[in-house]
Amino acid sequence: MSKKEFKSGFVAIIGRPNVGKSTLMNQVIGQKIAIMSDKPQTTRNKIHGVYTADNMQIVFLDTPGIHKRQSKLGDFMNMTALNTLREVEAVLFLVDAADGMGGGDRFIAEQLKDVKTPVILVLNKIDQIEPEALLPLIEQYSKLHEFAEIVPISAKLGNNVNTLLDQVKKYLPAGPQYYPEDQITDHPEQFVIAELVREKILHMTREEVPHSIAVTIEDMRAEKNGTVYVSAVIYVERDSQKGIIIGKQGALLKEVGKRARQDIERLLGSKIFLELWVKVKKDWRNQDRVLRDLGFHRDA
Ligand SMILES: Nc1nc2c(ncn2[C@@H]2O[C@H](COP(=O)(O)OP(=O)(O)OP(=O)(O)O)[C@@H](O)[C@H]2O)c(=O)[nH]1
Repeated sequence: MSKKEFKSGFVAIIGRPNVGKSTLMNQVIGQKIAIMSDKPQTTRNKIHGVYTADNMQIVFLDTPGIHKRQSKLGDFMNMTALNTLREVEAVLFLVDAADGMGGGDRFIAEQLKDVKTPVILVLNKIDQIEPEALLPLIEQYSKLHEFAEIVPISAKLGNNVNTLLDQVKKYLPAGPQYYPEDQITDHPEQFVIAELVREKILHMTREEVPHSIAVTIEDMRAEKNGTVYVSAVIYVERDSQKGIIIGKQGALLKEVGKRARQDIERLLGSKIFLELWVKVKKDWRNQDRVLRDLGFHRDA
């Protein structure tokens, strides 16, 4: 069985209201859409959906600062949104081909000038235009920005959506499957956080700690000052492993926490207070129910 390298990454979707962002997500992800609970301020970036295939996973981020119109044009795209666009692997900029280019599109393109991330222009609703209109439209939009790719689609009918996914894949690095394949959850971001903590531990302990450690998020809530409090438990099988992970005077665990927190803050766009606990759970690997409780997913 030849298994190609797994690729994964975060991709932001931007575009003015009504261009078809939700329709595209539904077309790509269908019933498997993972919607984050609508708690305002838990995180600034909502996860729009997670697409999982045999060899890739794309986590689509909603960047509210961009496509939710606010009172002033100046607030239209805030710094958080811009920072998100800098952190993701690629940006999907959706426009409405039937509507044509408008001020909203130009404004977004203007903000993109400071962003080095590859931007894929997605010309949506092509089912509503004459084929001859496509080329002039592409030419017109090309002047707005140096797009990495331009892909015409119909999100509603599904035309060319697979091509779009292929294009996105080009910009994804090798990476882990952040989410279980069929997971439909109110808190998809918890899996990412757990995975990031796990990754840091494995990185810092090398061979001393087996890959079988598991991380669960026990508590996650937004504090009044906007900081998100996260409490995570790291499960190991032996006392000796617990000792290694904690390190001398807690030094290693502290460093794991620091590195994980930095990554989580970048991904979620919120200040994070991360508390880590290490617990020994003997032979949990062999207990299926415990496995499921831990939200652990086996590699396919
Ligand atoms: N004909 C046609 N209509 C589409 C297409 N994609 C989306 N629409 C329609 O456009 C309207 C807006 O689509 P949404 O997916 O809600 O747009 P959105 O960008 O998520 O909108 P906001 O939530 O306001 O940001 C809906 O009526 C869709 O049915 C398409 O490819 N072709």
